[in-house]
Amino acid sequence: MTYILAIDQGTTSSRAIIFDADMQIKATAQEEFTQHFPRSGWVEHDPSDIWSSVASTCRGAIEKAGITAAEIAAIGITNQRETTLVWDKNTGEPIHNAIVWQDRRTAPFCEELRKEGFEATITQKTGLLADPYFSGTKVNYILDKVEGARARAEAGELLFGTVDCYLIWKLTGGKRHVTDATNAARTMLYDIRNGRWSTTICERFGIPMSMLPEVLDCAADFGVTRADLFGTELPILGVAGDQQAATIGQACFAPGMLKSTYGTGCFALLNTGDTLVESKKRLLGTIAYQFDGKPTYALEGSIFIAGAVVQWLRDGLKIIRDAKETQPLAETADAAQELYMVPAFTGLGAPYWDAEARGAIYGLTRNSGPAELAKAALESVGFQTRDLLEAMKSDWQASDTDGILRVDGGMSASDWSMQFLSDIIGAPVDRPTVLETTALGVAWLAGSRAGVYPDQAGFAANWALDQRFEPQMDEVTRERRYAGWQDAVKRTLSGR
Ligand SMILES: Nc1ncnc2c1ncn2[C@@H]1O[C@H](COP(=O)(O)OP(=O)(O)O)[C@@H](O)[C@H]1O
Ligand SMILES: O=P(O)(O)OC[C@H](O)CO
Repeated sequence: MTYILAIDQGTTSSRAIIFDADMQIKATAQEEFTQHFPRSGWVEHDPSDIWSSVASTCRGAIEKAGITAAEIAAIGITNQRETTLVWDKNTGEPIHNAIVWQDRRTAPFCEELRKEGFEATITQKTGLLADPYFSGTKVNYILDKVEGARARAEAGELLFGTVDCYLIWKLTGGKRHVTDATNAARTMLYDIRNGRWSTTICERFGIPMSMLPEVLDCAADFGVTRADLFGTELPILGVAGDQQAATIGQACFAPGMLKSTYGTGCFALLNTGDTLVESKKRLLGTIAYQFDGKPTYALEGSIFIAGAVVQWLRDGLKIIRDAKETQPLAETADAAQELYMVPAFTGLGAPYWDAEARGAIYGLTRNSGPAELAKAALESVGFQTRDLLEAMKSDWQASDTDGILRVDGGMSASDWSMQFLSDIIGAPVDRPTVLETTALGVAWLAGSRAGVYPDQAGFAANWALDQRFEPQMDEVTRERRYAGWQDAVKRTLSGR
C-alpha cells in the first residue's frame, strides 16, 4: 500500500494525517501548543513548539496508521500563513519567537506606510494592504528589535521564512530554504504579478534579499527529509498555505468557484483564474495555487473571528461546555428577539479592516438569555460571510457558478449555522464529505506529483457532496435582517 503524509501546521495545533491510496484518511495525530501573548494584541509561538509538535504528530500518525515510513510516497505541508520566523543560517537557531499572523504590533509602521502613500505600491505589487496581518512588517520589526540583527542580515547570516519554509528547513536538516508561491504571496514582499520578490518593497522595509527563500510551484521538489527523522528519507512534494490548500482540497479549480473555511476565523477564496482582480472593496488579491510556473489568482476575504465566537461562548461567557451545544440552544431562541452580535474581538477584518473596533451586542432585552446569545453568535458568522460575498460580487461579475459556496472547517459541521448561512446569502451552501479539505488539498499536491493520485480533473471529479443547504428564508426577511447587521456594524466601527 502507498500512503501520503499531510502536515497541517495551524495556529493553535499541529496535525499530521495519513491518507491512503484512495485519498481516504487512515490516521490522524494532533497536538496543541502554547500561545504566547506578551502584550495586548501581540501573539507569538515558540519555534521549538512548532517543530516538536510537527515531528511528534508525524511519528504519531505513522504509528497509529500501523505503517512504516517506507510506505509513504511523499509529504505535503500546509500551514498557518503569514506567521514570521527569522533564524541563523549557520546554527539554525531562530533569533526571535515566531510572530503570529494575528499579531498587531506593527500597526504604527503600517500607519506610517499609509501616510507616505506606500500602500498603493504594496497593493499594486502584492495584492495586499498595509496591515500588520502580513509578514513583511514583522520581519522589519525583528530586524529592528533584535540587537545586531540588521547587520547580521546584511552580512547574509540570517534567513526569513513562513512556517512552511521553516519546517522544510528543519525537515531537510538545513539543506533547503524554499517556499511555495501561495505562502510567498502572503509576505507583502512578493510581486505576485511578476513572480519575484519585490526589490522596491524589500528596500523600503530594509530587508536584504539574501534572507528570502526560493519560491517554487505548489507541487514541486521541496527536498527530502533527514533519514534519521522517520527512519528513511521522504520527499516533500506539495506545499500550500492553509486557505489555499483548502481551495485546492475543495477542487475550486474553475474561475468563479468559491470556498469558505470556518475554523477560528473564516477565509473565503474566489478563484479568478488568470486575472488578478484589483479589489475596490478592500478584499485581497492573492495566488490560489501555482502549477508549471503559472499562477492562478484568487480574491480573498479574511474574517478574524468565526468559530472563535463559539469558543468565547464556552470559555468567556461559559454558557456552553461544547461547541455542539450552540445548535440546540439556537433552536430554542425566542424568534421575536433579533439580537446582533458583532464579534470584533480583535478588530474587524475584510472588508472593514478596522483594527480599533471592539465587539458589541445590540438588541438585548430582559428576556435575552443564553439561547438568544448563541443564536446571535452563530448568525454573526453568516452575516460576516455575506459582507465578504457582497464585496466579491461587486469586484467580480464573471461568475457562472450560481453563487454556490463550498464550505469546510470545524464550524461547518454545524447544520444550523450552515442553514442560516444559506438563508442570509440567498444561495446554496455545499458541504463535502471530507471536512479536512486543507490536509486533503496538500496531500493531493504531493500525491499527484508522486504519481500515486489522479490528475486535477480526476481529483475534482472525486469531490463528494455530504449535504447541500438551500435558502429557506424569504427575501424580505433576508434583506431586513442583513440591514440590521449592517446597522450594527456601522455602530461598532471605531471611526478612526
Ligand atoms: N458543532 C459546532 N458548532 C459550532 N462551532 C463549532 C462546532 N464544531 C467546531 N466549531 C468551531 O470550529 C472551530 C474549530 O475548527 P477548526 O477547523 O479545527 O479550526 P482551526 O483549524 O482554526 O483551529 C472552533 O472555533 C469551534 O468553536
Ligand atoms: O491556522 P488557521 O486555520 O487559523 O489559519 C490561519 C490563516 O492561514 C491565517 O491567514
